[in-house]
Amino acid sequence: MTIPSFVIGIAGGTGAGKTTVARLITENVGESVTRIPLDNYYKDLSHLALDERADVNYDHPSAFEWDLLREQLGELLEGQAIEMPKYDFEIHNRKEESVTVPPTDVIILEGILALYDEEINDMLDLRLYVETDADVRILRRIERDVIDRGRELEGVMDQYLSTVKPMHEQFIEPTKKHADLIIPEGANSVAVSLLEEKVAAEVAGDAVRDWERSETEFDGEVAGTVSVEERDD
Ligand SMILES: Nc1ncnc2c1ncn2[C@@H]1O[C@H](COP(=O)(O)OP(=O)(O)O)[C@@H](O)[C@H]1O
Ligand SMILES: O=c1ccn([C@@H]2O[C@H](COP(=O)(O)O)[C@@H](O)[C@H]2O)c(=O)[nH]1
Repeated sequence: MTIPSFVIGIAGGTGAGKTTVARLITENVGESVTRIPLDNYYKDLSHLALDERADVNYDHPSAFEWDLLREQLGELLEGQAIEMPKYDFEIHNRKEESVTVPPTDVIILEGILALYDEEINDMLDLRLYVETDADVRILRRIERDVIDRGRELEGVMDQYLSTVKPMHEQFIEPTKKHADLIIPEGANSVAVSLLEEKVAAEVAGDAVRDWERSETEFDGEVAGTVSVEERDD
């Protein structure tokens, strides 16, 4: 495998289609890709009772254990395996067991605030923001939370108005400015196939990586690198 891995961050509001995009663009590359859901880095809240945990604001940056995520992403980039925590949405808490994640050619960090932390942003090679209208997102979220996450409709609505919506406006939507690409409507087929090609090229080891972790200048040249036109091959 290539060290360091190629790291893609996928951010966007709840229900925007982040997980779907991550799944679709990695479907054909098997075990060469590791997906890291940011949700797994929600702080351990075992010291709180279940009803107290239900009232936590899970859309505020302070809900996440950023130090652990920075440390583990750094380890993966150095070619080391990590013990990734797992999260249980039904009990609002980290699971007791973790999962061993080996380093792979491509790593995808996906979550509402995947583009929030400056240090994490610096570790990403490609930053994506999935943008979907709020009405579509809340409809998707109601369906998912009630069916998959064992929630009552009233609770989903209360949480949306009290924390999910305001935190989206205050913290999540502004991270769009850190994105290299904005993907409209979640899993749109043009964006998915272009990204699928990029991921496959990274896995095959024949991707042009000149632009990664570099500052792009206004004329389209990439600072300190050779442009695609100047390549010999
Ligand atoms: N472009 C799309 N068109 C229709 N449904 C979509 C699209 N993208 C995602 N979905 C659906 O929306 C729901 C939420 O998508 P998901 O990827 O889980 O969002 P997120 O990870 O951003 O919360 C899922 O049921 C998914 O199948
Ligand atoms: O215990 C929890 C933890 C998180 N949430 C909500 O999950 C979403 C993030 O997941 P997406 O898959 O991106 O929708 C976030 O908006 C939290 O509000 C929760 O309800 N309970």
